[in-house]
Amino acid sequence: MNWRAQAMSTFLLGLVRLLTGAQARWYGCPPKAEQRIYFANHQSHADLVLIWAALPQELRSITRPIAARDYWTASNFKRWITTEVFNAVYVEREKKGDEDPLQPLIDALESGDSLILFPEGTRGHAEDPQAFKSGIYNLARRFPQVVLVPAWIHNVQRVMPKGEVIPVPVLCSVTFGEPVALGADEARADFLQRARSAVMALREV
Ligand SMILES: CCCCCCCCCCCCCCCC(=O)OC[C@@H](O)COP(=O)(O)O
Repeated sequence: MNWRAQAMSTFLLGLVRLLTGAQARWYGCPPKAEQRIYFANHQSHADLVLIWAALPQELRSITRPIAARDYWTASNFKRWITTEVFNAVYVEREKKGDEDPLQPLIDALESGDSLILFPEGTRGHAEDPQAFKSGIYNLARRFPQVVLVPAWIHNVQRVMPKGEVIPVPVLCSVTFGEPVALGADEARADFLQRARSAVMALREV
């Protein structure tokens, strides 16, 4: 990381701690240096910063957020913050030609990185997350050794909801749950539903 990216990272971590308290609750598993996919509900850009803030520093550099290419490359600043500060992996939300949209995620997992994925694919406004897209199922099939950790992000939509640019202070937390494993012959729809329920169940703990 160059000094500008380092400064931005420190600034955002500080800002999110100040605005939200950034409480991390490792409820179903501890932070651990094993290959993981963290998946969570998504309502605000600050969601990612909250998860980022929860990770011990040594895990942060090998844990890469998945960012929508269309949105996060739309300006130089967005591109810079996602690549230089967060080391994000871009994903195409629209399938183009024959290319597998998951290929960049597969490459990252093959090189040993962990991922942070928002399986709804977009920020939501409702209390309940939207249906999960199938990427997480395809990755779970292909990488059975990677540990899938659900997380519930509490309250962050009130800090910086979609469409807002000025954050307001509200106490927020992120709760990490027990890992979810794909069943040997579990159907796609069943798994996606179960993964979504695992995220929502953490709202109550
Ligand atoms: C209070 C702190 C404010 C922090 C702001 C800077 C945060 C930079 C975070 C980089 C986040 C990269 C991961 C985002 C995952 C993602 O790409 O989700 C899609 C949405 O994004 C945009 O799509 P949409 O919700 O459909 O507009």
